[in-house]
Amino acid sequence: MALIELHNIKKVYGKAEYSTVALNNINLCIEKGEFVSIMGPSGSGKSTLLNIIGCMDIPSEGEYRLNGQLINQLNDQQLSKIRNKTISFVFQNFALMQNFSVYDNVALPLFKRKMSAKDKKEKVVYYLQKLGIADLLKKNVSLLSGGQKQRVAIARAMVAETDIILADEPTGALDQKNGAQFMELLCQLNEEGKCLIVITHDENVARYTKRIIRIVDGTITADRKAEMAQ
Ligand SMILES: Nc1ncnc2c1ncn2[C@@H]1O[C@H](COP(=O)(O)OP(=O)(O)OP(=O)(O)O)[C@@H](O)[C@H]1O
Repeated sequence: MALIELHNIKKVYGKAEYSTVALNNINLCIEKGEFVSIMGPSGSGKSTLLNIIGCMDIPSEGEYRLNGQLINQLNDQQLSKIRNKTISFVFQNFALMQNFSVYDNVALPLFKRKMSAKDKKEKVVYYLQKLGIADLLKKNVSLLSGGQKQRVAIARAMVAETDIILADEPTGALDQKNGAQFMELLCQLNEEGKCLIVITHDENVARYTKRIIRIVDGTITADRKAEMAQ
């Protein structure tokens, strides 16, 4: 059983003459511990696919199984529960809570978990240390650089300790050096066994991943394992 299984997935936005077919006939299996990039032109359906994989949206047709569980017919509450347990997100714009501290942002996924405040703090500090930003703990995230913000975003994803991390253009707002450092971090996480799926338009970013899926007009046109994994 694959971790992620998509069978004949179709996604249509809108109705009748105003409808857009964003994904069509998507068949895809992703195993535990894979490091995948999704590439394709603007409007090709990359974010739609990531949103479906991340249980943020459901397909119009087809079957999505995550860890063997059929996702299609779940309600918002059930989807949110699965997301919380299984999936973390990292976005191009970092999606941090502005004017909150680094600590508050990173601790966010632990909010609903049954843990003592002490255990929560230890976990947050552990990951901040791992990323070399423990000294920023109390700092307001609005005052951080782009590279620091993306480290906070990845710390938040790590704290959740989910099997899957999804990233939508995570290096888009970073300069080359910070982008490369960020991809090195993702490589480390993959070595630790995380399944990572990254949307990117940047071949240099895709080069860090071990499998490249290309989408054009909502359809997968290529899916190949990289010969030279980073
Ligand atoms: N909420 C929505 N309502 C209507 N149409 C949408 C919606 N979201 C996406 N679309 C359409 O679906 C298609 C796929 O969009 P999607 O955002 O998945 O592409 P993308 O490859 O991620 O693009 P980009 O690289 O520009 O972010 C596009 O034609 C887009 O206009």
